[in-house]
This record gives sequence, structure tokens and C-alpha cells, in this order.
Amino acid sequence: MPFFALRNTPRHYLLPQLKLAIPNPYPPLHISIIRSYASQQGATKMTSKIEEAKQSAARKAVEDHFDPNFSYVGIGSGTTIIYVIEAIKERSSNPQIQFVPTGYQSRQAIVDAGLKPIAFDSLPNDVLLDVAFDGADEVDEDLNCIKGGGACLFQEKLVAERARKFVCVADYRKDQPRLLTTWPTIPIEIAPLSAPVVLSALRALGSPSPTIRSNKQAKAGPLKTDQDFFIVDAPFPPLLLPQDVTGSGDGTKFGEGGEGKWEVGSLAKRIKEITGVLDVGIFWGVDGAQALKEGRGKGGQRPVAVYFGLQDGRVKLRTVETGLEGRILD
Ligand SMILES: O=C[C@H](O)[C@H](O)[C@H](O)COP(=O)(O)O
Repeated sequence: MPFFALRNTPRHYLLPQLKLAIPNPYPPLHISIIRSYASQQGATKMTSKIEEAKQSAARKAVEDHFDPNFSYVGIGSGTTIIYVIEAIKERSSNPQIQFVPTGYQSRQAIVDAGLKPIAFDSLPNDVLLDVAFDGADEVDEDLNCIKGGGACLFQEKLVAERARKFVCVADYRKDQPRLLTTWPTIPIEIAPLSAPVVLSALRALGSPSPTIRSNKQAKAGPLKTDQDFFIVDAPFPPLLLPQDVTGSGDGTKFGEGGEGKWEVGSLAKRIKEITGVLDVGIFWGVDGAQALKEGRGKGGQRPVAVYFGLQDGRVKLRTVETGLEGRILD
């Protein structure tokens, strides 16, 4: 079904319809041969398409939001941010710029690129970062993000909130109408001792099977974050936006967990309230531009702009103004 045909459909009805069935064009006998060849070829092609998409989005984001005269720049974590650093290096050799990392990997990447790192807690009190760049695991229509797929979220949130603007860079897979459309779980950083309490609180909120993330080798036990904490991955049904939420006939507010349905902000708040939770991998609320306008003296968790690298090499920019459709950049 073409997307434009769905545009007037209320979003919470639309989500299940996006799971399209793809017919198999090959007869059964040929399937295994084709599969092994295609999976090798396909995986390589797919990976390079994704990497190209990340790189072109990073280039555009840096072109639009980085100025070599900046003093402080936040650098997120993950695979996409490496292309951001690369693009910054191409544009600037100003040794005065200080780069604020969001964890171990991020700091290493800054140092490896020959840039100057400064720890978050060494920043002068009155300083706001000129910009913070970071990736995301999924971004919804209102630019709320899921982050923490690579186990970094707490420091990323600190840095995003300390920046005048958070600019997000991602590939086409992350561009979705609602959070938890294709990304399956909400990453949550917790104190190890609180694990049983947090898991049962999450079940009570409607998450069917929250799990503690393991290291790649399961025998190495739970994965530890940069804070030496655990990550819990909690599945929930796709998250609603405020515009999806309507009062139901019996006076209960839709989006507060009834029938397992949650609105983004309501769920983020409820999870954050659980004792033992350091932070939640939902970046929501005001963005940097709104926060500064309201005189909050700090930035916001939500990006002011998201650059998505597309499969065809172009880049799509989404802001609150462009809506889900976004704007294709030249
Ligand atoms: O935990 C990791 C961070 O939140 C990343 O920014 C996020 O997972 C996106 O990572 P990538 O750029 O590798 O897709």
C-alpha cells in the first residue's frame, strides 16, 4: 500500500499495516542455493549501502551545523558518529575546539582523529556546547529517539541536554513514524543490584519480557556500561505520540498503559521513576531551540534536526516543521 494512501489514517491504526508481506519469487528447489549466494552478496551490498547512507548523512549534518569557530562540540557514540568525526576533520583544523565525548568509544574516536577531548565534568559551569552530534536507533515523526542500542545512553543524554542543539545522524532504517516500529526494545540503564526490582516494575508497566543484556559471549555475563551498570532491553508495543492520544469513553486516558499502549513521554517518565533506573533510552521532551527560547539555561534531549542517509545516496532532513515526509537535500 503506498504511503500516501495511509496519510489520513490515524497513526495508531496505521502501524500494524506497515508490516507488509513480501511474496517469494523463487521456486522451493532453488531456494537454498540462492539463499547462500544471495545472503553473502546481499549482506555485503546491504552493508555498504548502509555505510554509504551513514556517511552521506554525516557529511550533510556537519556541513549544515558545524562551524570551525565553535568552542565546544559534543560527540555521540556508535558507528554513524565515526563519519561525523571524519566530516569534521575534513572541515576544520582548529585546535581550539574541544570535543565532549559520551563514553569510552566516543573518546577513543576523538583522540584517534587527532581532535582534543574534554571530559563532561571538566566543562566550565556556564558553558553550553555549540552543538552535539549523535546517532539513534529509531526516530519517530516528532523526532523522539530511541538510543542505547550500543549500550550508551546516559552520557549521551547529559551531553545532548548541555548543547544548544542536538543534531542526529542516521541511516534510512531508523526513519519510522513511531518508536518501536522496527527497533524492538527500549534500552534502560540500571544499577546491577536493582535488576530484579526493575524487571518486575517493567513487567507491571506492560513489558512482556524485559531482559538484561548479555555480553556477546554469554558466559561473560551481563554487559556493563561505561558507568559499570547493566542495560535492560524492554519490549513494548509501538509508542504513541500526543496526537494519537484521545480520551476514551470511560474517562481513562489512552496512552497510559491501557491495552499495553503508551504515549512516549508518559512511558519514559514512568520508567525513569523506578528506583534503580539511571536513565531511559528514550530521548523526548523539548529540543535545544525550544529549551533556550523558554530560558531553561540548557538544551534538550530531542534533536532539532535528523539527517537520514537514503539507499539511493541522497539525504533526507527531518525537523519538526517538515514532518514525517522530510525534505530531500541536494
Ligand atoms: O548506544 C549507542 C548509541 O545510542 C548510538 O548512538 C545508537 O545505538 C546508534 O548507533 P549506530 O550509529 O551504530 O547505529
